[in-house]
Amino acid sequence: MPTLNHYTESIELSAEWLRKALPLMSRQAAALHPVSYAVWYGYVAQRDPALRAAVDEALARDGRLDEATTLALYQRFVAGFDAEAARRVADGMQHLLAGMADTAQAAGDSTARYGDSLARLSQALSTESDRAGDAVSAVMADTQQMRQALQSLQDRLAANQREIDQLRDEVHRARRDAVVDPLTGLANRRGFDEALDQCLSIPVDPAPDIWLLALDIDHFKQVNDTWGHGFGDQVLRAVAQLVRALAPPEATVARIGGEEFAVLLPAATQPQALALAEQVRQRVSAARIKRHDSGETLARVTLSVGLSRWRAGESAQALVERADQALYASKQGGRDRVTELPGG
Ligand SMILES: Nc1nc2c(ncn2[C@@H]2O[C@H](COP(=O)(O)OP(=O)(O)OP(=O)(O)O)[C@@H](O)[C@H]2O)c(=O)[nH]1
Repeated sequence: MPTLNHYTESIELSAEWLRKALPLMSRQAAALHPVSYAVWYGYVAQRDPALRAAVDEALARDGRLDEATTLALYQRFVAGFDAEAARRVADGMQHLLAGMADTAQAAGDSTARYGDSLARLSQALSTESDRAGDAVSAVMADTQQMRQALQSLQDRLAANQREIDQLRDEVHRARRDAVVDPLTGLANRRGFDEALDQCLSIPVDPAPDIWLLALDIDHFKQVNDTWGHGFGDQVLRAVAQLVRALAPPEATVARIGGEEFAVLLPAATQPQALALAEQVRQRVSAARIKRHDSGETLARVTLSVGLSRWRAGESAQALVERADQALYASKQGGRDRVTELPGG
């Protein structure tokens, strides 16, 4: 996943990418801001074949890249965040600091005990020999200084520990943000990919049936064109809520593209998966979404759904592709329908 420190091109080469990217950028519907430049820079520099393929696909589909698609591509391919590595570093630092704090505490404790014994000794000696008493007092003064130094070390360590705790919280938040779609609160494409990989990699005996539902709002472009992008977003949120409410708690529900959703059922029978797909389709088509601003009612939004069952040994990509094929068949068949290809 590319991150800033992966941009290692020379000034000449990056200037070359700039010359290539600018004309491409200016042909798009998205504004010419750093986000769109990052996407097009990645495209012309051929940094990531998946980014290139996704841009080509979006261009073939929509003709131009709009704001939403550009942002989605940026989030998916450019704004990579190696959260796992960051978490490991934060955890490691915390472990180290906790160890140092313990050591300082222990040293402080033994110094304190040593100081107390000296005080008692000084008391005992002072009655017998002034010289011995003086020597012990000098050692006690040094001990006192050492105690103060250790105390300030402990204070500094405690402050560092608090800072590390804060950093760790930030890393956790960033990690969460990296897998959540901000518009709907559902998992995003990355969160979905992670959940799917995890689901397929955990060996369970006997293996449960894993089902994937691919859902796509029909003629969503018209919704945007007719009612505006803001209302389009409202529709996306409403559909997301409905799907999440109907899916079982163990399902991963994700928004994996503009108006595309996915439901991963980690253990379901064929009738359960089909019933869920049908129920979602019917409830969406029966729903009437009101515009927040005017209270006007939108006539109708429908969903096309494709269904696929994981075949043992099959890759995540193959499973997703079969769900997409089934979804495509639903679109071809007239939309507002559920399709399960023969053989799941
Ligand atoms: N409001 C809004 N629109 C988005 C977002 N992401 C993508 N879109 C729009 O979704 C639309 C998708 O349109 P198409 O892929 O042509 O598909 P469609 O119009 O739904 O047609 P079919 O899928 O064939 O039924 C495009 O107009 C995108 O601009 C988003 O986050 N918010």
